[in-house]
Amino acid sequence: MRTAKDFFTPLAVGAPTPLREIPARPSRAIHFFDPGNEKMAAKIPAMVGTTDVLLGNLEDAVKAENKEKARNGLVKIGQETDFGPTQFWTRINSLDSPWVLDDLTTLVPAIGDKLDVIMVPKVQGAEDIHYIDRILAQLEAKAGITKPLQVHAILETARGVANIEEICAASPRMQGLSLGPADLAADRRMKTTRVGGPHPGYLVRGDAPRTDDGGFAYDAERATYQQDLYHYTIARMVDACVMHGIFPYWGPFGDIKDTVACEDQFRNAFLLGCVGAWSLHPVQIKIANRVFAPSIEDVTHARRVIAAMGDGTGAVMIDGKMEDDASVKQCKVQVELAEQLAAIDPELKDLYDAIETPEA
Ligand SMILES: CC(C)(COP(=O)(O)OP(=O)(O)OC[C@H]1O[C@@H](n2cnc3c(N)ncnc32)[C@H](O)[C@@H]1OP(=O)(O)O)[C@@H](O)C(=O)NCCC(=O)NCCSC(=O)C[C@](C)(O)C(=O)O
Ligand SMILES: [Mg+2]
Repeated sequence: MRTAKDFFTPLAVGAPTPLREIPARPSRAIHFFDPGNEKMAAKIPAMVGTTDVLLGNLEDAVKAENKEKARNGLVKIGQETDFGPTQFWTRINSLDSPWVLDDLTTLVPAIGDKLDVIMVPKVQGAEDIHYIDRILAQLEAKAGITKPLQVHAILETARGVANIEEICAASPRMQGLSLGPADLAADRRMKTTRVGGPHPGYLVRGDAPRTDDGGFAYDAERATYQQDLYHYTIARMVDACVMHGIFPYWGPFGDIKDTVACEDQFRNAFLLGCVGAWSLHPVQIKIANRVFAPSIEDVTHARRVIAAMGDGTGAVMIDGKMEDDASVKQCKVQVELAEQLAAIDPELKDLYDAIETPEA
């Protein structure tokens, strides 16, 4: 067991001191690209500033024969690109793959000073994070890296979900978790073949209407409501992340053309507490940027409640609704996020600045 005293001690002589707090940098969209795909890679420099995170993917969706090409492409992009305000992440291959050791030993010396976060897929338990933690410290020390690399785990196995708290707590490098719906569905033997999103068969049905003789018309037309297959997991992930001071994200939405349902999936995650989602295609960046920012209506209302509540204690009526110490805290969540986003997004800043100062 690593004691509290040792938790923030570097795991290799010469490695940077671990962070005590994970910075809350906006990351509404984590945009995935294949660094070995020349067409995609060529677009990356121009995408700086349009998305909060650019992530060079080395794992699934990169063909086995292209793993080396993707890794080398990522090094080139990392070395040649000025990322400005945009975070630069990578998703390495899984820990049981033949590629991951080369990923780590190539990327850290070559672009370890540029990378912010390393996403680790298919994390099963704390032991996976401990492995990554130590090897990153060794590589950082060897390469003379001064800023510790952060680690993001993808939740995509039943064991990973069962071990979620210990994964979050395994290292001060832990930055956040993403939900990986496709691998998770396969591992759980769920019967959906979609990458995220709902399923028409997973629903609740309204009650059957009464018949004149006091029975029920089971065959009558009845409204059905599709349910969210991942609701439990998102909620579990949000609690575990918040408890440990790290950040929860929805993962991918595979139906690229269905921008409407994508927006719904992202908004559900936002409402439940997630800070961002993945973008697989440029069209999804705008959706995430829009969804993971508080609306004008919410910021207007929140500012109004905060102004009316003075020192934040007591209870007041606004538009017929009770507001008190707890609701003012809910409002501060919205206003603080709006301020963070306005600091990096001039369009949002203009929108939020245009809100008239609310009357108490
Ligand atoms: C879906 C695909 C094949 C459609 O690619 P396409 O070329 O057929 O699409 P398009 O609409 O024709 O593309 C239009 C233009 O956008 C470009 N483009 C297209 N995508 C991107 C991109 N991401 N970044 C930058 N540029 C992009 C593309 O190159 C093209 O350029 P052009 O106009 O010059 O011809 C493609 O978008 C893609 O490969 N996206 C990334 C897929 C990916 O990373 N998958 C892995 C993450 S999901 C996952 O792993 C699951 C999880 C978590 O593990 C688990 O649930 O278990
Ligand atoms: Mg996966």
